[in-house]
Amino acid sequence: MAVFQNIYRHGMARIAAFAPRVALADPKANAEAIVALAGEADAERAAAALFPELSLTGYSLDDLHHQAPLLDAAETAARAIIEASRALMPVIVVGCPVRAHSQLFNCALVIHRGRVLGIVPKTYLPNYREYYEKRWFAAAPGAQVEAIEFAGQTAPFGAAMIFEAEDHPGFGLHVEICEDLWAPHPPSIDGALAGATVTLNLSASNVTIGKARERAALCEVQSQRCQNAYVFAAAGPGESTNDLAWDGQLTVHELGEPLAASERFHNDHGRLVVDVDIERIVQDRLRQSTFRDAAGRIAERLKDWRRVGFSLDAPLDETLPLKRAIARFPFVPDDPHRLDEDCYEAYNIQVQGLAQRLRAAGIAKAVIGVSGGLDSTQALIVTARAFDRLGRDRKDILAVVMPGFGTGAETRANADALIESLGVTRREIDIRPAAERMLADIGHPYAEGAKQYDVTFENVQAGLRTDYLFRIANHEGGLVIGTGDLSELALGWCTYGVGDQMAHYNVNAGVAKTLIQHLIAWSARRGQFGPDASATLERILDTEISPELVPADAADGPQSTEAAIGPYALQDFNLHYAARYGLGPAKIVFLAEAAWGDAEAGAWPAHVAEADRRAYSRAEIVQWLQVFARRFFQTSQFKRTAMPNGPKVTSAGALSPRGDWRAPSDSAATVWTDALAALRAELGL
Ligand SMILES: NC(=O)c1ccc[n+]([C@@H]2O[C@H](COP(=O)([O-])OP(=O)(O)OC[C@H]3O[C@@H](n4cnc5c(N)ncnc54)[C@H](O)[C@@H]3O)[C@@H](O)[C@H]2O)c1
Ligand SMILES: Nc1ncnc2c1ncn2[C@@H]1O[C@H](COP(=O)(O)O)[C@@H](O)[C@H]1O
Ligand SMILES: N[C@@H](CCC(=O)O)C(=O)O
Ligand SMILES: O=P(O)(O)OP(=O)(O)O
Repeated sequence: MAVFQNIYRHGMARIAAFAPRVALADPKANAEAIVALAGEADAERAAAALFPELSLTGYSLDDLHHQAPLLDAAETAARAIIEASRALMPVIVVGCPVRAHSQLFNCALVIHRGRVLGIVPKTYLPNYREYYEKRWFAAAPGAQVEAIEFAGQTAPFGAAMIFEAEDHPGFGLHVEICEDLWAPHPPSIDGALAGATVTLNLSASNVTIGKARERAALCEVQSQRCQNAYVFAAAGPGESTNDLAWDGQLTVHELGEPLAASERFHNDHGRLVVDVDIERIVQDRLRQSTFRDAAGRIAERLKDWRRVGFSLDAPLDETLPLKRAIARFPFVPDDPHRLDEDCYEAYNIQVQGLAQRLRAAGIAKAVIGVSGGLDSTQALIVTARAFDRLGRDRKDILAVVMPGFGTGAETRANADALIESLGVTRREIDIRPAAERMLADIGHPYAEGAKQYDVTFENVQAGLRTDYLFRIANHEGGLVIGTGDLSELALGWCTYGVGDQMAHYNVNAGVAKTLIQHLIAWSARRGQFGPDASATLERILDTEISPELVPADAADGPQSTEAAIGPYALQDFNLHYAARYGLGPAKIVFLAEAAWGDAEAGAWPAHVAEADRRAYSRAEIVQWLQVFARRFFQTSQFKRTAMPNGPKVTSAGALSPRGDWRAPSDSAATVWTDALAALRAELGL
């Protein structure tokens, strides 16, 4: 069995990219540097090591490219790399000029364990402004052969090739060279459609102001468009500064997100090592019908692509922890620059959804149960903004406080303060007499004096609250605003039907609890509703999350939601990777450990208080994933299939059966729970 803390076990692969200090027109020296750096990649157990365009000779050689001794020396130097590669794990991809039938090509040599897996010529040769490549090189489409003799081997030759690890499913490399990425239809598009999950770009790309941004933008788009990992290595120090300059930019993007970037303008060799998630790429493509359709449209052409297999022999018996940052909160941006933008969008989506529904339904009032908890607070803020946007009086928002058996003084005071500061209309209905009557009517032991605070006792209260809200809405001409959030829906943490699961329109259904916390903090800290409201919002954020359905004295304090269903921080993490990417339990635990195992590591979103910046142990992560798996896959789908309308808010997912998540209400969770049981046994938990 492979070691648990090993990236290859979890469908990932380590990629190294280098921008060595090049020795112009000295292939032997360059080969020595490349072998040394490939050795570093081997020590890191990288699956691939990428070097820049023409890295064996230097890119900026101008007419020296046509010197026979130099071309001979490059081939000799390549032999040295091929020989050295026998002892190295990574696929080594280096730039080299290659002669084939009286033509010279600007190529990538793809080398693995003593074998030239293939030689890939550049497709688009730039011949404008500062570029003169057509003066020296022929382009890939001009190649007249499918294989050539090079460095003592017969090697496949051509641009339409994928290098596939036969023992690491999904790990398929495609190679393109610099300008190829600037073309309107880069070869990597077909490479991805043919099945490559990683594109390696050997680049020279001289630097000018804004070039780094331009390259990163292209790589980002390409990794999104091709649903791949896009690795880019630009030439660095040592290239000729006759008329140009070089910065050695190294980047890795995955599925449209920047994963890692190197220092630029270094004096010596530049390096970047990062883990790409092959499984996530494969899973994302499975979901994307357009990707499939695009491949289908050119299926005939793709059949001509050659697949060169190799054996990666990943060291599954070694401990290889993840080398990549995993965000703790997949629903919350931890980049402070994106914070305002994301919050602005989230609020506007919620507000826009409700405003449109109120307008279209011709309904003047909104009815909302306000508990002093997070969800009803967020829903009330959104409703107030929707009324502002429609130019309506906030007094037509009926905020109903409905104390029950577990309602605490603090949450109640917070609800009142919020209602006051937002200027909405307050109503109060004590649900206890009606609840006592219902409990007696159904023969519940509570009516006889027993302290039986079971699910029925809880749901009677949640049900009555909903009943009151709907009847007030009938009576007043209002719309009942739902408050239940995405995380609660995922876990089935709501009362079905005649309960908080139902509403006329639910503004929170697409917002995970961790994002709700973040949005409330954002509103509070921007002082959007004045200082009193901000102070109340801060207090609400500090309150223990509780349904407050059981008397506090019976529950030793307010009933804790997170003690029952797990920390929302972990459950939102689980939801993201299980629903959005369909990853299995072992992979989720592996990622969760990387994200949550060390409180000191990585960035925290600003609104998370110092005291709450905690770590979770492996045992805790597994325990709560077990709860998630059972609840999400087995016991809660029937609640989601009957959920009210409400907008999708984050691209990471929504759980409406008419939107982003369809599943049977009668399926089992056994494959997930069995996998977790096996994992527990393996990890000794
Ligand atoms: N937002 C909150 O914090 C909040 C609010 C209210 C309730 N809650 C919690 O939510 C829980 C609600 O309890 P619950 O889920 O047992 O009650 P529920 O009434 O919501 O759902 C259970 C009922 O659904 C039926 N059912 C079960 N599986 C079904 C399926 N596949 N198809 C159709 N029907 C099915 C069962 O007959 C059972 O009576 C409680 O633990 C309560 O504390 C939390
Ligand atoms: N005390 C309450 N007053 C008004 N509305 C309430 C109260 N408690 C709950 N609600 C409503 O029900 C949902 C779900 O409640 P949980 O506290 O999450 O169980 C809540 O958002 C309110 O709309
Ligand atoms: N157009 C590219 C690349 C040129 C090349 O292929 O080297 C650039 O601006 O950097
Ligand atoms: O539903 P609420 O408003 O009571 O929020 P929470 O469930 O976060 O306490």
